[in-house]
Amino acid sequence: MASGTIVAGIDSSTQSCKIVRVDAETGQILSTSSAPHPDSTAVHPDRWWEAFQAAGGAELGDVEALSVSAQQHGMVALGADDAPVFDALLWNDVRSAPQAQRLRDELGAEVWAEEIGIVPVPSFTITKLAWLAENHPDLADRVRKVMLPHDWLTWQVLGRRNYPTTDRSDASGTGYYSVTDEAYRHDLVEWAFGRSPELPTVIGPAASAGTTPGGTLVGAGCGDNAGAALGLSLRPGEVAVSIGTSGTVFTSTDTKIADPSGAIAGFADATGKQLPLLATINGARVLGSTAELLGVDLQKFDALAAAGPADAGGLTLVPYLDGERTPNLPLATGSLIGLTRAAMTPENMARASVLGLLCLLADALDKLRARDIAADRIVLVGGGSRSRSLQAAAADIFQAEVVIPRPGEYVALGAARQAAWALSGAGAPPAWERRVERTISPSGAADWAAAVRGRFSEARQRLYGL
Ligand SMILES: Nc1ncnc2c1ncn2[C@@H]1O[C@H](COP(=O)(O)OP(=O)(O)O)[C@@H](O)[C@H]1O
Ligand SMILES: O=C(CO)[C@@H](O)[C@H](O)COP(=O)(O)O
Repeated sequence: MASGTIVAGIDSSTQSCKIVRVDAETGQILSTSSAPHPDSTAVHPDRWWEAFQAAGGAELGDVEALSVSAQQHGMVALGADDAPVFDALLWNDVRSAPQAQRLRDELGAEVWAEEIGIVPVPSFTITKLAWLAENHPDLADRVRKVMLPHDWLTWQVLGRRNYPTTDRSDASGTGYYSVTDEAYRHDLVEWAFGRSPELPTVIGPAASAGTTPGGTLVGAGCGDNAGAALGLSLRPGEVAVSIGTSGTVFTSTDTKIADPSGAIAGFADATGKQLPLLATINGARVLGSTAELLGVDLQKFDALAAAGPADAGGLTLVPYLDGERTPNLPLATGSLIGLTRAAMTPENMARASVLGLLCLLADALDKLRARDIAADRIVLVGGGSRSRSLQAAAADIFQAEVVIPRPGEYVALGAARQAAWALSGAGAPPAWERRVERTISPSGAADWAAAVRGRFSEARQRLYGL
């Protein structure tokens, strides 16, 4: 790669669009910009394009290649005029819960896990198509193309001059792409949706989707979690825990995992390998909404969470605030348990929020470990991972060494790495060094952490029998 070559990576995530410009040779981030997305679980895709422009998407003239990564699963359903027939239903929109249950029951969880790699939950695109067909058959009749957020934005960046494309990482989260066969299951689309819309062509991890009208090479793009794995150069024995709007726990493996319980999604990654992943609907916003409740900003919230007793004075927050996916309880609500007059302090409340979120993620991590996946080191990323009190408690709650990479947009960085790979024509992505801020080991004397996890499991079982 010629020295001075610049590539860009885009992360069109749930809450915002982020763009990084990166030195293609070293992986050094040269600039980061962002613009917010609307706070809704159903969004018109034009809002993503506007945020991309507001984040400086039109000012990438010095960039030789770019790739788009985005929130997974969102249903972008376009009519004959290529306009959406309905707002894009996002991964955290749970209105398709009845359809998810029906699709799961009719085909059987074992068949889903073995043949497709995932078992339907409301996040997945196929359940959203089933919802549209059942609730708005007139609109479903108008659908000609179905794609995902990263496919749509990639197509938009290309000036819509090509047939839309996607990649295997994002296709593997639709429910109508078989990770086993590496091919679409058009029969499942027809079955769930009752119609056969066009689907984007799946291109290889290092392939080019085309060039922008200005001549910039555009990579295949990927789902955001696959983008983070690429941006972090995730190694064997490492598990990433991302705390964005969603919480995700994932790793990179050579062989696929079929989990009929549906907890572990057998996604593909953005390099040709597998990306077993567990996702929670509740992530960083658990902290943000508690801060709002307490009337403090995130810095003050963090100080409060660090100031009280390690076990939050006995308070347990089960943070299913927006429903939950892991465990699969789309209509659940959160619970605060253990209230006493003495325990009702802002410090305990803030700490319970941090611990509740960590316990939710630790439960997910345990499910990966139960499949013999080594999780000796946890790499913590996403906006919520900037919380110092969360960082400090994570190693004890996860019972693993926790690596805090230098602050950065790792999904966007992964997309940039993919763009550099596509530009280079090499057999593997460029070797970019991961920059680490600090590493935290379990304290070894954290009885409080075991007690907190025990209390959390007890509360979950008492509330939901799980
Ligand atoms: N220091 C912090 N403490 C707690 N939460 C934080 C902190 N910094 C950012 N966040 C939260 O992180 C979230 C954004 O993270 P991000 O990874 O960009 O999400 P997404 O990718 O889903 O859009 C917001 O909810 C924001 O409030
Ligand atoms: O649904 C999933 C993964 O299966 C989520 O991880 C989405 O991909 C959204 O990610 P963020 O915007 O929260 O990073």
